[in-house]
Amino acid sequence: MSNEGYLSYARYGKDKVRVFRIVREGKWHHVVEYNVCALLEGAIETSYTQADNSVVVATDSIKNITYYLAKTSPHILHPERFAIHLGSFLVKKYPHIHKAFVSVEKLRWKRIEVDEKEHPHAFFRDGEDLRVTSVEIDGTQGKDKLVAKVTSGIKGLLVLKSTGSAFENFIRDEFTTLVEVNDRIFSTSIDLSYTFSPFPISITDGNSGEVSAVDDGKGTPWDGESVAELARKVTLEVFAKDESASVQATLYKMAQDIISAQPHVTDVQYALPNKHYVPVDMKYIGLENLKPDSAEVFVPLAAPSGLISARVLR
Ligand SMILES: O=c1[nH]c(=O)c2[nH]c(=O)[nH]c2[nH]1
Repeated sequence: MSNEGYLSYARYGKDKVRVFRIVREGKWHHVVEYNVCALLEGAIETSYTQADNSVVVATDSIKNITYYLAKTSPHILHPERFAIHLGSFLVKKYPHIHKAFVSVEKLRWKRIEVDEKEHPHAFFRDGEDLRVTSVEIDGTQGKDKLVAKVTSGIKGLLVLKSTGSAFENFIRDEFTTLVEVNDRIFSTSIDLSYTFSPFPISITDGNSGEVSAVDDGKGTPWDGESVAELARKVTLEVFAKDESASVQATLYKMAQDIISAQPHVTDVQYALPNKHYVPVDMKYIGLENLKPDSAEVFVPLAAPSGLISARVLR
């Protein structure tokens, strides 16, 4: 065996842990469905370099801990809090584990309305977009001084507007075939992530590793639900209202609105594929379908798409 090369990075754990939880308040039920990924870093090098499994918490055990906390954690209904709890538990429990990285994707389950009232225990999937959070629990300053670095967001929120979007004055040269338009369809599948300032947490129960927030004020990761609601609302409203000069310009406005509304958010990133809709040329049958105000029939193009992304810092 060659001994060239060295281990510069090692992280492992369980991915795609699917978990569904019911929280019963009498007959009023709350449900959540998550895809969880929990990864560990620490003094685990020898498991790679010397086949030493004595430092390995089996990924199967990491899965079991995820289910244990899904059953026992008071934070299960809140993705950020649950991820913080799970990450802290792992870092506290194993002395040689210094960091945990927990990601949670929350699938949508919305209450069905019956007679204009929300049903107590019947739900439907009202969208394929995911509410996501990624939490790093850093125990390197001591196991009683854990810090959470939290990034949350949205994955795959599909939107479309049928006017209120233009694209003009771009570079024209020998490679340009795109015509300038002052009215077009704008459709994208929104990926958003926003990062909170680092967040100290306290462990309130040594055994279960129960966590609470040192600062549970408005806009912190502990208040993740309201930040998520606002970020989704701002994103959709700016998308709808903006007289878009380009995907780039609309993206920047969305990001700025989130930063200005959320003092604990330091960084906002969007990735916006430009899902093109191309008007069909109907001259073959003598119909005008190309001019902006007569374009009614379009071909949705699966590929290629533009891809516009940016990160905006406070
Ligand atoms: O909003 C847009 N930004 C671009 O950079 C671009 N490029 C392109 O071909 N169409 C568009 N639309």
